[in-house]
Amino acid sequence: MLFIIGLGLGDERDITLRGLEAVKSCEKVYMESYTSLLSFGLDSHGLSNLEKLYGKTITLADREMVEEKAHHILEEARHSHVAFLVVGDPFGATTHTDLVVRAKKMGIHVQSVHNASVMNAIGICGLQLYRYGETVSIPFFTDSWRPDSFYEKIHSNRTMGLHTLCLLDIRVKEPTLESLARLGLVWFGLVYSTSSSWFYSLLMHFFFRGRKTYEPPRYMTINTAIEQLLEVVQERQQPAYTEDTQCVGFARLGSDDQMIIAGTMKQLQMVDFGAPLHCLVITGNTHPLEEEMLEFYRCRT
Ligand SMILES: C[S@@+](CC[C@H](N)C(=O)[O-])C[C@H]1O[C@@H](n2cnc3c(N)ncnc32)[C@H](O)[C@@H]1O
Repeated sequence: MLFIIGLGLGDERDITLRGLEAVKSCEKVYMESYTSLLSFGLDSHGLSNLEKLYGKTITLADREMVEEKAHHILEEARHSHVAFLVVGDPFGATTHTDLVVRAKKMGIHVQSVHNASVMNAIGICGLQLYRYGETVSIPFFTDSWRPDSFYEKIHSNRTMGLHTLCLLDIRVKEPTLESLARLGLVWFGLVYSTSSSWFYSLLMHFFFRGRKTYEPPRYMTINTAIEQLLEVVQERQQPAYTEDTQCVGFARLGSDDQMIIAGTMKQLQMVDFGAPLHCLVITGNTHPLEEEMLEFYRCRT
């Protein structure tokens, strides 16, 4: 049996009673560490807090592990109870649906335990959840890669008067350019080697695999997101939004030190929202009651 269990947004105490019971019944517990993180996940004691409360050893499952070793996790779930913990709600990110589909295709029984998600916690600012359009993801721009497909979605939402939730990029365990280059060289060796050097190339491949190095984790801030959003509208006629468009910035939702500030893009760009995670809402048309609630969070600078 595979239990896919939402942990909520705050800390280890946000698991539901049903979730806790499920974790305690499992022989193996994995926790995904790439689509989100708990506020205390930044601290090296974070995992042990979870382990203490749940009374289980937890194996961190990064993207590489879930993509490359999902079969192994699922094979374990065929014969025993396995928990897969997800920060927020298991279905608050598209990634975990794939694991569920694979499990069901293998005939493994799947049980989901829901919890609070960023998708509903943003309701705290007073913008009505049923007045949102399509959610967008904003990726980090690089010198050569500046994808702006989120713009059309925001445009379409705002044309319909709907709010837009912008989820901000998380980069964890990104291989360094150096290790990518090494890997490329090894593959080049594998493909072009003669039969006599084939075994040598294979050895090299495994040698370098063990020494893959990673960039430090990066979490997009609201400030960077706004900078990129404004860059994308620079050349557009009748842009979907401007620096004077009303937004709401959220940091560490669900934690004791969560921050929620409403203001124009220009105003929010000047705010220091502190530690991750951050997300941003671009408002559509607002109802007077929504405006009344936003007043409690208004930026005073
Ligand atoms: C793919 S979503 C993960 C959703 C998660 N499974 C859930 O249900 O909440 C990750 C993005 O949501 C936003 N996010 C997640 N948790 C957040 C929090 N506590 N406060 C602010 N933004 C958050 C960030 O922009 C982050 O990059």
